[in-house]
Amino acid sequence: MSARPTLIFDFDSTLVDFETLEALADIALADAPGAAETRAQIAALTDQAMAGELEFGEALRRRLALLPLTRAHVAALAHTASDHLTASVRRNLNFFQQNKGKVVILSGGFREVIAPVAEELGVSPDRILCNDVVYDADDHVIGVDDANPLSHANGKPAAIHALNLSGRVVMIGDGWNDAEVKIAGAADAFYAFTEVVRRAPVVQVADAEAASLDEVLHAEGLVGRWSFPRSRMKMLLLENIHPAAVERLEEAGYSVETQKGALDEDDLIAAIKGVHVLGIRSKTTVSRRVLEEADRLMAVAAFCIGTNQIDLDAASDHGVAVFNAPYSNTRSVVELAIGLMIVLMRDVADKSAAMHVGKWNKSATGSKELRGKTLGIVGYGAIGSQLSVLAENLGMRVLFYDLSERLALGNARRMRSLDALLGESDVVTLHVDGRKDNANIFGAAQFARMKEGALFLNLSRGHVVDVGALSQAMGSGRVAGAAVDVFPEEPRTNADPFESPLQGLPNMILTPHIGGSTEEAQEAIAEFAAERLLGYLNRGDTTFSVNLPNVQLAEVSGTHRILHIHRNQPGVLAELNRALASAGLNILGQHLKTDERTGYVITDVDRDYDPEALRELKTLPGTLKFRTLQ
Ligand SMILES: NC(=O)C1=CN([C@@H]2O[C@H](COP(=O)(O)OP(=O)(O)OC[C@H]3O[C@@H](n4cnc5c(N)ncnc54)[C@H](O)[C@@H]3O)[C@@H](O)[C@H]2O)C=CC1
Ligand SMILES: O=C(O)CCC(=O)C(=O)O
Repeated sequence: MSARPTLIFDFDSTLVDFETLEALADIALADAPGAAETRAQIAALTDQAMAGELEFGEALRRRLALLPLTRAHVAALAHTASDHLTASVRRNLNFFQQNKGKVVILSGGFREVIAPVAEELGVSPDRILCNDVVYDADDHVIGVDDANPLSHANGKPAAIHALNLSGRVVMIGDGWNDAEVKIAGAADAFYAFTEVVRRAPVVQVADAEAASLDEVLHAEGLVGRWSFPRSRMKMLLLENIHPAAVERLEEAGYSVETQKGALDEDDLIAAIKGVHVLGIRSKTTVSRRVLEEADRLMAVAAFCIGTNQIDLDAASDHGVAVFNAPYSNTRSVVELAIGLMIVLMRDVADKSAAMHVGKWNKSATGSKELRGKTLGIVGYGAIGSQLSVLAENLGMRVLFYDLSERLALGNARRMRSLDALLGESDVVTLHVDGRKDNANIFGAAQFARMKEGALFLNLSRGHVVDVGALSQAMGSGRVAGAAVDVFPEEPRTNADPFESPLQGLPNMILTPHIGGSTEEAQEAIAEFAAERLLGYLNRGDTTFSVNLPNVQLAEVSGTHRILHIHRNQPGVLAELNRALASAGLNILGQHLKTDERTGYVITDVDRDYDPEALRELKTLPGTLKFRTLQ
């Protein structure tokens, strides 16, 4: 491996997330009259200096002159400075500890404030180049040491030159005076550090922009906390996903972009280039074509229950993990179904509509209680079975029909066939999943088998019901009322029009696919799906993946983790282990889990190896995806 570079770090807005003089202004001025104005003047001077519009030494003196600073104020800031490490610096503390001899702190700021931070990072005092505050006999700040080059223009390059460093020198900072180090030839490279503040003129002259320290370490071939900088991992969340997900993913260091509506196939193909993680709800179709065109995609999260909109086989064929949130909106769907049943039984929707056009229609004819009626649930999964419990509590008798063996809850009775359920139910409600085979499972024949005057609900998927047949069954009176939440064709956004043969029918409640649309459910989904994604990206954990073998994994700690997704074909594990052995890797732990289509091998190895040695693993026959974590 080549020799490690010396990394020169600016302090303000780089190692820490504050600007010293602004932070001192906050402390010294507190609630003093005119504090806000003085603070704004100080911030403006800082910005001018950092953008290269005002000479650094002059900016420093003018800012100091605006503040009634004392030794106590400086000590107060020094006391809390280490709590303000920039997030990417904090997560790379090990890097600092392991590279003590290769780190220098270079700042126009004050030694008293920098010293505790340097101590936390393990940087020795002789590697701090900065200003010293000068106090008068009463401990008032009267300036900085004029003899120090760092209190003047171009002080930073001069200070670096004086160190006579050998080898590659890399400057990292947010300000113009950091850029000057490279411009003056005192560093071989300059990274504009933009995690705290992004100054366009500085970015323009930099060799590269670094949104985090991880990016610098990655670019310089150094081993940091993450093998790949998370800020370079792009996540695209469509369909108005709850902000809690964005917050969680951004907090974990990823770059997140959001869009309110769904995208059609062509637009998605264009948008998915360079995207590592795609987040959708029910209206975005992720087809094989989309997955073939995706060049970086690692995972898709359905921020909902249904995953029929995703070609799961194609996702597996590309080694793309798919997750959903299987229980977070269950209760919301169940509560809506109960509400709709009551509203249908009492013809509330039509009576309310009549009132709005001035018609008073007080009558008990045809209105009934739920109590004592028979509910037929088709699809007794998470939603169907929860509905069963609540319906029994309302005094209903529950029948259910499911393709799979399901535990009957309470007094619910399993029916041997759908027809048997239809012949006995006063209300039929669909809660099957959206698999392709379920297309039109409910048509003219099924409506004909329902009891005369029964009610019908569909909150599952639109393609499950022949809506033309439902419309006819309503017209003939076979079905007395229906509530439909899901449709074969749904608008992609709220701005798009909606059309259906079900529009305008009496006692027909249409809702815009809102079964799972409660604030509670959306927030819970956001949190759950975001955690699944983070578990997969950060640990390789596939728990709850709907298409890859599920493996629950602990954090990577003190080791490197090699993740290998492959087609389930004979001999891959043997080949993989042969390649690991020939690369001289010491295996500390290994898991293999397969399903019919895919194999997933997780290997924890000793950190001490040449990353080049892993190249062969990417080309093993059957490999679908390969990545490492540390
Ligand atoms: N309207 C909305 O906003 C929402 C709709 N949904 C839909 O509800 C569906 C069900 O959700 P969960 O209960 O959580 O899913 P689940 O997977 O727990 O249950 C589905 C059940 O349906 C059964 N099933 C599938 N096809 C069947 C068939 N042809 N006949 C009889 N049984 C069949 C399955 O064996 C399973 O037990 C989701 O897949 C989704 O499409 C889910 C949430 C919100
Ligand atoms: O509102 C949504 O995001 C879709 C809800 C849904 O249908 C589901 O969770 O499967």
